[in-house]
Amino acid sequence: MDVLWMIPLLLLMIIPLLMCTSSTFVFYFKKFFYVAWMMVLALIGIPLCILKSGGRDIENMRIIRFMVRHVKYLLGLRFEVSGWEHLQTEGPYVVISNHQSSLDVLGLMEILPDRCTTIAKKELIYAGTVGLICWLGGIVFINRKKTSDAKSVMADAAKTMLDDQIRLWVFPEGTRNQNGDLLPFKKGAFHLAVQAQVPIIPVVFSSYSNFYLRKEKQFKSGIIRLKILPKIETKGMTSDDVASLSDKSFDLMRAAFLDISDSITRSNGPVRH
Ligand SMILES: CCCCCC/C=C\CCCCCCCCCC(=O)SCCNC(=O)CCNC(=O)[C@H](O)C(C)(C)COP(=O)(O)OP(=O)(O)OC[C@H]1O[C@@H](n2cnc3c(N)ncnc32)[C@H](O)[C@@H]1OP(=O)(O)O
Ligand SMILES: CCCCCCCC/C=C\CCCCCCCC(=O)OC[C@@H](O)COP(=O)(O)O
Repeated sequence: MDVLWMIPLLLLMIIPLLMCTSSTFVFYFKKFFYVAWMMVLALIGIPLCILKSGGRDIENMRIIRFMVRHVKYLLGLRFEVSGWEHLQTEGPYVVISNHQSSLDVLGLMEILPDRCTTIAKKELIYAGTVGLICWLGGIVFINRKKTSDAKSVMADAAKTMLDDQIRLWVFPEGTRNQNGDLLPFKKGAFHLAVQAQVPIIPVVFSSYSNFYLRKEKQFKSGIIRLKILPKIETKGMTSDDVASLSDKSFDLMRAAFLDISDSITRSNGPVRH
């Protein structure tokens, strides 16, 4: 029994030591901590959501947003947000953003408007407590392997957006990407906005490469710039306009991504807390 009590004590001594001496250990520790902490937060959040709304309800996103907001501090991350005024748009709209890592959830929660939920791959629903709380938060799950299924879910979502006055956040790259640039956009988000005749609000996350390097196994402290761009109207557009709408959004977001990421890499100096 006495020996068992020594284990947490030993860990308490060894972990800080390793944190100071090995950046690879910091990388794995922060990643593990992030997933484990989100699972714990979701476990606490699930009964709160059920008590508040009785089940799946977009209003649960308020609880989730509130509960996730402090996680950035635990990972040594800070957000610099610009363009808040562009989110002050009445009624439903589609938010589109680039997607680098599951850490994007932190930025999403930093600026998530009221009555806004996201589109996610259906596999996420199996992620234990996180999957369940995503379902409770009204997240729309799509099967990326079956285009026809994904399209019909998105078409239903366009109708629900208008009926229930909700906003949807879509990652138009369709997958995580950290190649230092944006992947070509898939068309779903733009069909959604055109079908619902609602504006698109592009949001750009700066590159994570100044603090998070998967190959080099580095996860340092850092600043993430979040730039909210002016809305793009879709009133009067038809499916014929989807390709040009997508191209226009891509060009605007790519320019913003290179701009805010470059300025981080250039300044690359001390991290402000
Ligand atoms: C309390 C604490 C708790 C803590 C834990 C909880 C924390 C947080 C909870 C909340 C946060 C969750 C955040 C989750 C993030 C998850 C992010 C993701 O999962 S990203 C991956 C999934 N998302 C996407 O894939 C969206 C983008 N993809 C698309 O839009 C795609 O277009 C598609 C999936 C709809 C279809 O893709 P694909 O099969 O590859 O086909 P395409 O090439 O894109 O299109 C083929 C043709 O079809 C046309 N098209 C597409 N969509 C439509 C449509 N809706 N209607 C009509 N036509 C459509 C398209 O134009 C193509 O035709 P073409 O002629 O070539 O133009
Ligand atoms: C018991 C099951 C254990 C599962 C553990 C995984 C749980 C994840 C837990 C915590 C992280 C919290 C944030 C969750 C949301 C992140 C979603 C995400 O980023 O999904 C990836 C998806 O966009 C693109 O996927 P691909 O890169 O195409 O693939």
